[in-house]
Amino acid sequence: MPIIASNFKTNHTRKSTTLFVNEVNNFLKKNKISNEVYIFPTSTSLDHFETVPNLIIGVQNAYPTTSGSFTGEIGTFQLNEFEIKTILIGHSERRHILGETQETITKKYEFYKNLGYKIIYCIGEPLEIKKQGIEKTLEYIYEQFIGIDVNYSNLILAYEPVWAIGTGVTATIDDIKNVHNAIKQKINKPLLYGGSVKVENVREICQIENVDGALIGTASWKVEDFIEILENTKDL
Ligand SMILES: O=C(CO)COP(=O)(O)O
Repeated sequence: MPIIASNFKTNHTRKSTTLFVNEVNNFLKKNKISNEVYIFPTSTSLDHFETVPNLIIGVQNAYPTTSGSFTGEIGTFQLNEFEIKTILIGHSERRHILGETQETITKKYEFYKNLGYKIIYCIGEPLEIKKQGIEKTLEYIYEQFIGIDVNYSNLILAYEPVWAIGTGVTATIDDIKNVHNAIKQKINKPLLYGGSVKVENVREICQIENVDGALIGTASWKVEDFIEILENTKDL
């Protein structure tokens, strides 16, 4: 049964997030779907959601602190208000747009690991690396594991090639297979694929060997589409 996750990025409001979560929750309940489903809303839309146990609300980012003086950031004091225990770390947009270094990411990872958070840890190569072939790609990806305890029991990995994120260009089945097989040989953790996953291709992608689910941005933001994605994968 694949794990399906929606990353809202900088989309939705508090109001529309509540409607979205409630609708997904009702769908899962009504259809008795027990797949693990994650939703990562914006920090401003966190709330007390009543959900079935397999619908988990996580945070897209947080600072490795309880509270303090870190302008623009949130810590566990804010997350605890909503019993958030799941976090995305290492997303390529945080690495490449927001300038997070491997060192910053490692600190965040250690902090949230020590608190027992479920961590969805993202890795993936940019286009110029992909063009250099599979060996260079894997080399680049393995560098993103430096300082990361890959034996952590509450870890899910997400392979998201940067060139496939938000571009409409999905990696080919072979691209996904090659990278997933190689990572799985080294690290035996659930491994999601992300990067232009859509209603039309989610089922095929989730059936690839060593793909344990999908982390979806753009195609998950309309609740009808996200529900269709869940519908298309529920029996896998
Ligand atoms: O970054 C992603 C999920 O975290 C993928 O984004 P898209 O589905 O928009 O390509």
